[in-house]
Amino acid sequence: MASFKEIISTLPRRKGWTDSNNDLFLYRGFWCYSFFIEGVMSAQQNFQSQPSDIVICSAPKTGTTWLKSLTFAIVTRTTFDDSTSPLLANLSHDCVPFLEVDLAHSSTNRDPKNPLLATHVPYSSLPRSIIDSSCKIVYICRNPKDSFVSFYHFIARLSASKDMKPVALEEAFELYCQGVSNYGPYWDHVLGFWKASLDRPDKILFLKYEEMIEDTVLYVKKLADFIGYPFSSEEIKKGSVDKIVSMCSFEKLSNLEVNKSGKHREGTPGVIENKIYFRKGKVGDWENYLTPEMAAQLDSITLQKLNGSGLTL
Ligand SMILES: Nc1ncnc2c1ncn2[C@@H]1O[C@H](COP(=O)(O)OS(=O)(=O)O)[C@@H](OP(=O)(O)O)[C@H]1O
Repeated sequence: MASFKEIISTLPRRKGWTDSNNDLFLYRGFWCYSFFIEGVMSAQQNFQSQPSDIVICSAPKTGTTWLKSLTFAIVTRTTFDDSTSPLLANLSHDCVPFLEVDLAHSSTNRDPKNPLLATHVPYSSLPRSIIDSSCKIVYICRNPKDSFVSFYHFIARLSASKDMKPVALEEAFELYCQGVSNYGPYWDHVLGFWKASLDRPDKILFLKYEEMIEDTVLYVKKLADFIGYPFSSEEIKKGSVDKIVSMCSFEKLSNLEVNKSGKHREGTPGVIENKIYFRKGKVGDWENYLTPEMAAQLDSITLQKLNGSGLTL
């Protein structure tokens, strides 16, 4: 049987968003770096989901770090509070295992007390056991213009820390519009989960970054209800929801020492400075980077892609 590497070497490929020779490959309709595709293939073969699992799904740069923090704080709130939470000393990515990296080869190396896992895998390529089991999926999406700008800055900051050069913003924009971004096309990623959430509303909660920023308290309650960890009226009276919202706010998390000077995956080639996951955390920052023409181009792609779906971004 061909190895994962052999299969990947036969896939269509495009240059990635930096000057390094780290290409993006087209696997089952989405573009991805080979390291992650190997993880996806392996997870498809090996990962066994439990009914108690809560799977946090997202395309990159749509609010993953935040959603992981909120969900982790919700499920661990009877063990920790806002002065003892592991989130004060750990990046949320280190509190929630990542399917295609941490759980790709085995689902047995999990903390039995932690039902959370996260992935960027599109709905159509999730391991069968996640689709078939009664576990819950929470998906977050974000306006494509902000998502692109966030992505570009992430790659630029990552490149600076790894002695690589990012492609110019205009080149990255063209690639993004063509769907060539890690786990892209972005619109297909969102639509896959959107359609599945309409078919299976009890299984998939579909969230938007902008709506969560607008009324975080409301969405934290919704999220807690959906994943089976509802807040009691007593907890609400005691301010438990507000404390979680405040602890997981951009201002609070980005100013923690661990997120200013700590590193994710330290000691591995995939090491990333935690601070790169925090930039502005704002809605509408695209206005500072995209020309009116670029914005109109992205809006038009979004309209065309989402046409008839009932979804707006
Ligand atoms: N707590 C909190 N609240 C609100 N927003 C936050 C928070 N933490 C991170 N961010 C912003 O999310 C953007 C990064 O996206 P992701 O977390 O999805 O990145 S990743 O996929 O996990 O690499 C990136 O957005 P931009 O600031 O627009 O670049 C982060 O700043």
